[in-house]
Amino acid sequence: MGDRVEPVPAPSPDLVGIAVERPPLQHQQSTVWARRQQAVCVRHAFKTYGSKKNPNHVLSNLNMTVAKGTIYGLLGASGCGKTTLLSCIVGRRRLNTGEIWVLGGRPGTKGSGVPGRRVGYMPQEIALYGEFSIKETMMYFGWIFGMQTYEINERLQFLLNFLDLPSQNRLVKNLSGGQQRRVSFAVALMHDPELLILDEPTVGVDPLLRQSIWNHLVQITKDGNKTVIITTHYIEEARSAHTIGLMRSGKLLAEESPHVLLSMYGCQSLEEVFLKLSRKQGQANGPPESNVSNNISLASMNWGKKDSIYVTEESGVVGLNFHQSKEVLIHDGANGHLEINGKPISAGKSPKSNGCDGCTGCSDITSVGKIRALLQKNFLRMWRNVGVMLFIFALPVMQVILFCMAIGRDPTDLKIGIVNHETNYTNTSYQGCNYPPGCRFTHLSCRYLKNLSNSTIQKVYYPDTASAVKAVKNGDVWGALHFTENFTDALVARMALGKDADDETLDQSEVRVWLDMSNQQIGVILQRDLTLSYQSFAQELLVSCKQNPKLADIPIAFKEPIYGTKEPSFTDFVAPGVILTIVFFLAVALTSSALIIERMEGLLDRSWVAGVTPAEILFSHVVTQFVVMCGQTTLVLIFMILVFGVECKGDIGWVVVLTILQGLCGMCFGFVISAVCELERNAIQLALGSFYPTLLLSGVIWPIEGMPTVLRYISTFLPLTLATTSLRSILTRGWSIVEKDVYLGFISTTVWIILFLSISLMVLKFKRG
Ligand SMILES: Nc1ncnc2c1ncn2[C@@H]1O[C@H](COP(=O)(O)OP(=O)(O)OP(=O)(O)O)[C@@H](O)[C@H]1O
Repeated sequence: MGDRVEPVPAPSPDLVGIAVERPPLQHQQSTVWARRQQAVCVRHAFKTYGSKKNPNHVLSNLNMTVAKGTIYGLLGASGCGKTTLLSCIVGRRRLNTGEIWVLGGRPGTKGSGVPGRRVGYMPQEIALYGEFSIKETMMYFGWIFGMQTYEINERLQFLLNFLDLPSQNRLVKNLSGGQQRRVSFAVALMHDPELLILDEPTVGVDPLLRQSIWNHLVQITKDGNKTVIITTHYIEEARSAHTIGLMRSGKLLAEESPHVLLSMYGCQSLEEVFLKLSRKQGQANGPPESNVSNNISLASMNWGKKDSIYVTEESGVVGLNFHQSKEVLIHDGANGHLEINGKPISAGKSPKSNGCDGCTGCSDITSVGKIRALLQKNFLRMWRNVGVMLFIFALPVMQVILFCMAIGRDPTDLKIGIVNHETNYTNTSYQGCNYPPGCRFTHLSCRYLKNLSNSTIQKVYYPDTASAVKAVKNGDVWGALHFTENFTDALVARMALGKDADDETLDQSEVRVWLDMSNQQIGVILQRDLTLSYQSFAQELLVSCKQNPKLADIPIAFKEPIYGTKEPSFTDFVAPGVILTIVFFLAVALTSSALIIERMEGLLDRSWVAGVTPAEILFSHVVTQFVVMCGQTTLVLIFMILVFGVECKGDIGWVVVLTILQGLCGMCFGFVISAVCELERNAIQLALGSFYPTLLLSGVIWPIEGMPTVLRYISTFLPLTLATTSLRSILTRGWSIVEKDVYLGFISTTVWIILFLSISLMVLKFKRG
């Protein structure tokens, strides 16, 4: 046969032994049955990346057949779609259209064992935990595959020797590139899977070891139970494969045994064959529906046996794997039953069935092993980053200390300019502001000034109002106080005359104040202190004159508050929100990048292919973070309540439960972020971006009652709002769970947890596709 591959007409029913145009039901069943007998069978596979507007067609009508017990070398130029095809085979991605059968089942279906322990997958990237030792890596995957620890140890010793690996205690990150690749290969071999899928395992491996890897592959496929699909850029090493699939632009150009390819095209090397076929495809540009491989395989039909139907024989893929050394022939048995290589078989059972081929009854590996592996991985990763862990625990404590020290205390040493025309003032010194004690009405301005708190207010004297006001304008003082020269007389007249006091008397008896209100907190505190000082000055005067001090009060009597204190502090108001915000956003920060890092390292993919489900991954992270959060919550509450004396009138148990629930809620929000975002950078942006809106709208620093109606509704539905109200009610009102304000906080937090978890699960499942 020459180099040219002639276009071949549709296979004649006579030649292939089945009706091609419109197969009867029985034939369709036998077709499906036949596909299930292969290790891998791909039919009419299409896979596109990118948007509908700008699609990148990676697989276009690709057919592939990998017989059981063979080595299949998948060759092709970089970017032709090999990895994409493999990831569809292992159930990591889904095809747009087309069918894939792997070990008799559809990847991703229940009981198929794929993804799972039936496949061993070595991805192109290293996809290992750098902080793990070789042994820990093997333990992790071994447990995921449901192996016993002693089995793992035995297998580990074999693999260490076979792959010439360094000490099992060496950390993966400290190994050379080639050694890391071998560890990755060892992971794929770990559980001795039925189907081994290796994406460029020999890159960076020395020729000697490469040869021994191929020898091993040949060895394990010898008894017909194991199948290997391998991609490589060293085309010539694939001569040891039973079948070679030459791939280009999303199609298989050929699918044959190496020696047939070489003889068919009269070439010395497989590389030449590939070049010839590539040129041919470029020239012919192929009929839209046909796969060049079909033509080649049909051309090779000359070697076929007319009375034998090949397993792969269907819809124009007749004769594929015809020349494989492990060909599987199906005959119509004498009794009308199908036979493989002369042995009668029943549909749905492979000759060496393990009960999984029918895609039923093949229960997955115990979840206990997987959960154990995942938990150990998470805790070990934390342990290996002890510095980070210390920071994780120190951070909330630091935040609480900073909050309690910096927020809510009265400011001190606020400068106030005082102009007192009742006393003498020279530009250089103040002559003193003394007043006689007892019921004496002299220099009342001085008496009032004495009552101004010294720690909050620092008095600075000015000769006239113009200079004092100028000092306020210049920012030298926070306000200016002016007493008229007959302030005392006017004030006494005001008190004595009551309703008969004239305007001038009233005017002269006033303390005039000009405040800088640009800083609201300082302005309000000065207003409060000036007013309270007047009240205590008047009460003191009335007492010394044997009058009822109540005369100085405004006629509204504030009794002891039902909840809280007569002098509530801003700290008490903000503390519940701050406790929850610290715990919530620390959890967001901890988890928002957890899955992204695993995904970027390729670990998530590898774990999924090993059979771990998104729910198991989430569960393991929830457990790990929960432990961390309990520690953080304890520290936050100890420092807030015990060290800084934030009031807690209610049951501390409910405070702890609500705080931990909020931490869980933050963690689940972090999962959503890390499931949605592709890059860590985006996750950080989203986490940071959500911080301020949540803080501002949750009533943590300002009552939501002050918001416009629409914002109030939005605020109510945020995860922190009702929880903050609830915690405030427990801490300051001492309410229990039966109160609506309290239990609503618990309910809303729980609903948010469920919502966030469901979203993360859905996104993870969707992304898996
Ligand atoms: N997740 C993805 N999103 C978009 N495009 C992708 C994605 N993965 C792969 N591709 C594109 O699909 C094409 C095939 O990629 P694939 O990795 O399957 O090729 P390959 O044959 O394995 O290449 P190599 O031999 O270099 O590993 C490439 O053009 C690649 O850019």
